[in-house]
Amino acid sequence: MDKTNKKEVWLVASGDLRLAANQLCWKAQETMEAQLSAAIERQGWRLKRAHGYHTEKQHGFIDSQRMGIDVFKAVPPDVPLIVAESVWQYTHHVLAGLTTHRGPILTVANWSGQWPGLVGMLNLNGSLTKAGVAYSTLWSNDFTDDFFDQGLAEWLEKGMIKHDLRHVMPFDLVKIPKADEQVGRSFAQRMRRGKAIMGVFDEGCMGMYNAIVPDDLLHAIGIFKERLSQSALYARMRTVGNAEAETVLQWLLDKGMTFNWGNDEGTELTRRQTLEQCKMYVAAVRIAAEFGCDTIGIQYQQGLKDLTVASDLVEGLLNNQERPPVYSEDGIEYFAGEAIPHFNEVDECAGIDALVTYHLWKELGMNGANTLHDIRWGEYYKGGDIDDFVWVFLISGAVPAAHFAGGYASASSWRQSPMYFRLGGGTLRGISRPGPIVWSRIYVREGALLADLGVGRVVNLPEAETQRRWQATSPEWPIMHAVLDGVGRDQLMARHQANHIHVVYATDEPAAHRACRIKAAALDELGIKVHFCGNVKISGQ
Ligand SMILES: C[C@H](O)[C@@H](O)[C@@H](O)C(=O)CO
Repeated sequence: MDKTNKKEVWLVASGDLRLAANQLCWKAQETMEAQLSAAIERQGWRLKRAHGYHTEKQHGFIDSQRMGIDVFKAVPPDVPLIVAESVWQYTHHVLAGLTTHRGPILTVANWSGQWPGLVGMLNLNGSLTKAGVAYSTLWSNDFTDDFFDQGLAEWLEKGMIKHDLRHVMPFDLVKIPKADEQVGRSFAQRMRRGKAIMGVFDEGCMGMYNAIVPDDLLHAIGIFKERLSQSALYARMRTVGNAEAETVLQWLLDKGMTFNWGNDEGTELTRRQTLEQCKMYVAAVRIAAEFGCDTIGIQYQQGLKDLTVASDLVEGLLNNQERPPVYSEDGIEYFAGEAIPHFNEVDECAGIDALVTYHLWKELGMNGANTLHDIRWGEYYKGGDIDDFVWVFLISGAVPAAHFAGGYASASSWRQSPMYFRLGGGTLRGISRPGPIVWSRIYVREGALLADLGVGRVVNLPEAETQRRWQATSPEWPIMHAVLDGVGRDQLMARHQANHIHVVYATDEPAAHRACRIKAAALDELGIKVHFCGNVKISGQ
């Protein structure tokens, strides 16, 4: 591949929309680009940046869709192009340009947990897949390893990279036990017939194109969007009294949850911020009930971020069956004893998964508390009975307390980072307990819904290692130490179509495999194209 005979690879870097995040994370991007550039030079090519460092803004990211479109006007359409990411980025900044780029595209991230660069690249990958844009993808610790060098050489020569995807098995090609198939199909038929409402508080969070499911695809599986506004949520928060917020907070304190309160609104979590989050929780439940929603998603990070505290504590509470009661104005408890499955960052693919999983798990006699996590990073770990690649699954704020060994008593709330969340608000943070899990991801490709499913386990790492992983990433967010059965690091990265991965616990290992098979049958019955990934015991043996 050398369409211009100049042996020149162009580079664009997409960033956040929030200036503070772009400024703080710029250093990491610079370091990564220098390493990447050296790797490309070793192969006899040179890297050319399509946009420069902005002295006034003090960073060199594309920080808006407008800027992205303008930058792409100067990129010759046939040149090889790298999108390099070491930070969380908004895909729509570069999506427009990439949809018309004719030359080979490579997305690259550095294998670092410092900032969510891998997360940003995975979002971009899922979005490009949904948009039907061809691309290849690579990642590296320091851009000197063989895996990266060989992948880069392949891309420079052929314009594409073929990754090892032998861990993927289409559901169509396998036979699961009849009894499991019946349970899954019967559940799905009832679900589709019963229909469900997905409450969407402002669609399209942070340019996550992959997270928007076209209505017609949802209708085909029996789910219908209720388009709700974050303004209405904010207005409703203002009708919740202080006494009601205090009651919610007291409930959490009584359960043993701790709050890392300080006094400085700009950098610390304050009691006032937590009470505002309690009001948001009550308002969200009331709106969900009044619109008859079966699941809701609050995007928060654009819009509400300029008005009020983070939504994370709210989201974690909603996803748990045991949560502070919320009553109608005339005293009837809404959704008594039930979770209200919530999809973080209005990731509607995760919303489908949250809804299906919550109800299916309950039908199978298991706790349906589920959540998405970011695929943030990971490292090999050897010690005790663990000799595996252990992922750092981390989500930007909250998981259901049922995922922690001690429930609410082992949960704490920390202030969200000021660079992303100026007005503060706390997280629902803890360490996910060890145990078998089923993981999944629903995504859109070629105008259809697909799902990847596998099994794994959450492991207990020594306290020092947990702290090391937290310090290397975002210590204010909840963490899960996950091992995926039969799916290597590079296999997951090559295949996965989103920044998020969905997880739910099973009571024991055989139950995880059985539930994974049943869920696959249910999704297949809904018309979703399913693939098993890794070592799922397909035949039940
Ligand atoms: C706070 C950031 O914007 C995060 O939300 C981002 O890193 C993500 O988690 C994206 O899934």
